[in-house]
Amino acid sequence: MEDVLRLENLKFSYGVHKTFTFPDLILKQNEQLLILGNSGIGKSTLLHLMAMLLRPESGKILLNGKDTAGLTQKETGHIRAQEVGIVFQQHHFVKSLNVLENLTLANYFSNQSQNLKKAKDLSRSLEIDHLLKQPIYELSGGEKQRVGIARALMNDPSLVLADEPTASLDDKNCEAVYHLLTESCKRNKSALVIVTHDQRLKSLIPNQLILS
Ligand SMILES: Nc1ncnc2c1ncn2[C@@H]1O[C@H](COP(=O)(O)OP(=O)(O)OP(=O)(O)O)[C@@H](O)[C@H]1O
Repeated sequence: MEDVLRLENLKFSYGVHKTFTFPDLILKQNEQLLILGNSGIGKSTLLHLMAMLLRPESGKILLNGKDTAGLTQKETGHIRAQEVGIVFQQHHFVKSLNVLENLTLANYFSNQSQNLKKAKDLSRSLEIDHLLKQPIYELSGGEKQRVGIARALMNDPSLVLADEPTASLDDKNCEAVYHLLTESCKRNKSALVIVTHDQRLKSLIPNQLILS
C-alpha cells in the first residue's frame, strides 16, 4: 500500500511561547487514525498542518510521496483541492447556493468540470439526494454535516481530514457519521484522520495518536 501521508520531525510555533513538536507518522491508503489529547494540546494545529493550511517551522510533510515544503501557494492550493478533503467543524458553505451548487464548488476549486454524477452518487449514499436543490441554510445540523462529508469527498481525495465530526451529535447520529465517513473513505481507498474529544469514537477506531 502506498504512503498517503508521512510526517517527519514536525515542529510548529505560534510565536515564541507556543511551540509544538509532533510525533512522526505514516498513514497508508485505507488507514484510519484518531488524534486525541487534551484541549489546547495542538490537535487542530496538526490537522491544519496536514491540510497544508499552516506551514511547519521545520520537518517534512509528504503527501503521496511528494514533499510539500517547496510548493508555491498556488500549487499548495491546487494539491489541497485535489488530494485533501476536509470536514470542518464549521462547514463554511456558501449560503446563497443550494446543496448541489455547494458540492460542485469543490470541483471548481480544483479546476475540474462540475461532476454532477459524483454529487448525485455521494448524495444518494449519504441520503441527502432529496435535498440537492434546497438552499443550504434551510438544512438541519445533521443534514449539513452530511453535505460537509459529501463535499469533502467530491474530488476523490486520497486524504480525508475531519475536525470533531461527531461533536454535539447524539449516539445514533455519531455512529451514522462514523459509518458514512469510514465507508466513503473505504470506497475511495482514502486515508482518514479524525481529531476528536469524543470518547465514543475511541472504541470504533483502534489506531490512535494521543498528543501530550
Ligand atoms: N492562530 C493562533 N495564534 C496563536 N495561538 C493559537 C492560534 N491557534 C491556536 N493557538 C493556540 O495553540 C494551542 C493549540 O491549539 P489547537 O486548536 O491546535 O488545540 P486543540 O488540541 O485542537 O484544542 P481543542 O481540543 O480545545 O480544540 C492553543 O493553546 C491555542 O490557544
